[in-house]
Amino acid sequence: MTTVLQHVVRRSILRPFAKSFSSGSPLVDVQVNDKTGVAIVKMGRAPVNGLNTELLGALNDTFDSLEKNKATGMILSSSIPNIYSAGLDISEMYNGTPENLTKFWNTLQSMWINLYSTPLPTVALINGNAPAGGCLLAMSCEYRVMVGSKFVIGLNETQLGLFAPKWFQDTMVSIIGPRQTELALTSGKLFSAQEALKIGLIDELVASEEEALASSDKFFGLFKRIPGYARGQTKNFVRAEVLDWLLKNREHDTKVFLNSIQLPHVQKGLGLYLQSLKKK
Ligand SMILES: CCCCC/C=C\CCC/C=C/CC(=O)SCCNC(=O)CCNC(=O)[C@H](O)C(C)(C)COP(=O)(O)OP(=O)(O)OC[C@H]1O[C@@H](n2cnc3c(N)ncnc32)[C@H](O)[C@@H]1OP(=O)(O)O
Repeated sequence: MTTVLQHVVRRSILRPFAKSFSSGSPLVDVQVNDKTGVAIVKMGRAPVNGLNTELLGALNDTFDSLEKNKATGMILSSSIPNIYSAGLDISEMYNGTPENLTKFWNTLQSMWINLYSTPLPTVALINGNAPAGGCLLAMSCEYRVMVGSKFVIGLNETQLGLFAPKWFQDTMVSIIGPRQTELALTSGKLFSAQEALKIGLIDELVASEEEALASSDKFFGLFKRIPGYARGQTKNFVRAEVLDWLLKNREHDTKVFLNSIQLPHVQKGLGLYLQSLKKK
C-alpha cells in the first residue's frame, strides 16, 4: 500500500517536469521544472547518443540558453534506453577531412568548456552505458547518479588505440585522483556500476529514475540557502586548473588531435573498431 508520504514524494518528483523549453534541436529534449527552475536535458540521438558535431553543438546551445534563461540547475541524461552516450561518434573521426575534423574537435572543446564551467549546479543522471566521451560528460557534472547496476562507465580510449586528451584525463584525476586514473586509463578500464561507486567515479547508485530524480533534488537542495554568486565563484576556483589548461592550449590541443587522428595506423584501428561494432 502506498503511504500518503510516498504518494506526495512521488508526485513531487514526477509532476513538475512539465514545461518544455525548446533546445532548438531534435537531438536534445529539455524540460524545465516550473516550480524549481531545474532543467532536465535529455540527449536523444539514436542509436547510441554518439557525440557528433551536431549533437555537441546542440548541447552547447542548450547550456548557453539555460544559463541565459536563469535555470537554477541542470540534470544531464539520455532518452535512449540503456545508453547514456557511446562517446564520440567514431564515424566523425574516421576518414574525416581536416576541415570537418577541426570543426568537430572545436565543437567538442566548446561544449566541454561550457559544461565544465557553468555556474549552474549540474547532475549527471546516468541511465545507461557511458564509455569514453559519455564518461567525460558525466564527469563534467558536479554530481553523478547511476540508475541500475548493469551499466559501465570509464575512459576506454586506449582499447581503441587512442589516448584520452589531457583535459579528459585531468577531469578524471580531479574526481578519483592520479593513481586510480593512471591505472584506469592505461588499461582502458570500463568500471561496473559497483566499481565506479566504490572508487568515487559515481556518487550514488540507485534502482530507478524516480530515485535518481529524488537524489538530484536533494543535491540541488544543498544550495537553497547559498548565494549563487558565492557558489559559482567557488566552483570556478575548484575547477580553474583543469579548465585553464584547455582555455590556454586550445590550438595546441586541436593540432595534437588532428595530427594523431590522421595517422594511417590510427585510422586503420578506428576502421576496424567501427567494423567490429557493426558486426555485433
Ligand atoms: C595515437 C593515438 C591518437 C589519439 C588521438 C587523440 C585524441 C583522439 C580522441 C580520443 C577520444 C575519444 C573519446 C571517445 O569517446 S571514442 C568512442 C569510444 N566509444 C566506445 O568505445 C563505445 C563503443 N560502443 C559500444 O561499446 C556499444 O555500442 C554500447 C555503447 C555499449 C551500446 O551497445 P549496444 O546497445 O549493443 O549497441 P551497438 O553496439 O549494437 O551499437 C549500435 C550502433 O551504434 C554504432 N556505434 C556504437 N558506438 C559508436 C560510436 N562511439 N561511434 C559511432 N558509432 C557507434 C554501432 O556501430 C552500431 O551501428 P549499426 O547500427 O550501424 O550496426
